[in-house]
Amino acid sequence: MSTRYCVMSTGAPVLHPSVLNIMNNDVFYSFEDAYNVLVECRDIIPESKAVLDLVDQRMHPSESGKFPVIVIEGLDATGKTTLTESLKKTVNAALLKSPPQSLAPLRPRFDCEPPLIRRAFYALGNYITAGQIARESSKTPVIVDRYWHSTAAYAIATAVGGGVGNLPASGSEVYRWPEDLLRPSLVLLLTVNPEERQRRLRGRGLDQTREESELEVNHLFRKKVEEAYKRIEDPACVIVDASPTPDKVLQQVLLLMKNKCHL
Ligand SMILES: Nc1ncnc2c1ncn2[C@@H]1O[C@H](COP(=O)(O)OP(=O)(O)O)[C@@H](O)[C@H]1O
Ligand SMILES: Nc1ccn([C@H]2C[C@H](O)[C@@H](COP(=O)(O)OP(=O)(O)O)O2)c(=O)n1
Repeated sequence: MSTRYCVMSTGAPVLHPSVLNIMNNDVFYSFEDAYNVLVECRDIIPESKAVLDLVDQRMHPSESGKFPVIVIEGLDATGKTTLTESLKKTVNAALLKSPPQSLAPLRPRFDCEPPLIRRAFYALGNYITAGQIARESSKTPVIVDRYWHSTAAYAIATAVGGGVGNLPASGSEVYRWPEDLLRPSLVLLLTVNPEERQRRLRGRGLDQTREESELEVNHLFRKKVEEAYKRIEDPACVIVDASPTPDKVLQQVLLLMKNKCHL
């Protein structure tokens, strides 16, 4: 007796299969979930202990101080460093970054690890920075170079295979802000077109051939990161066209800060 099978067409699944494991494998939504990953790693990655020690010493803020907290986000070479340095001088602000300086020597070690461990490292970096934000924002306005949006957007874009169409739809749970992480007053996403980004990367001295081949390979990835940035909610980011001159970008951002944070 032979069995006969037939092939039938069916509707597309609601979620791309690569999306199913993002929560708590690529993106962590609480301090405890990220912390427990590094606790489990202590024996195989001795540097985990150093990260946990720094995390244990952090402040536990529930909210920021009375001054506004402005986060600057964007792809590499969109002008974050240039803008944050100018903002620091212009509004007399404290300048912080995530991951914080204290984690810089440990970063290369975790960048070589699989996503679960690497993402837990960056997630904990945000909690250390949150402690610094709480302290500084009781004294002055605070500017933060990358924070939660970067952690989530890069992780989601890496985890999701294929193109932008495979990203979870806007409103999906994967884009929600962790309940226990200090929320900034304003998040600005710097965007520039790919040609201008390429010029800026070149200006920064990257070898042109390598840089161009990387851009080619990473074209899809960069589109996914930018789209994921835009879908993260509460706080959502305000998009800033960062193509004009540094001074014009600064003026545009100062105006936004005045309107949205009364600064
Ligand atoms: N508005 C701008 N117009 C032209 N070049 C810029 C502008 N902002 C930054 N740059 C240049 O682009 C490069 C990348 O800027 P940088 O601030 O280091 O970006 P990021 O911190 O986002 O990686 C630097 O060489 C910088 O001088
Ligand atoms: N808060 C942060 C900051 C960076 N990351 C990750 C996301 C990307 O893999 C890299 C991007 O860092 P990159 O070295 O390009 O950043 P810079 O713009 O040079 O500061 O780090 C993160 O997950 N969370």
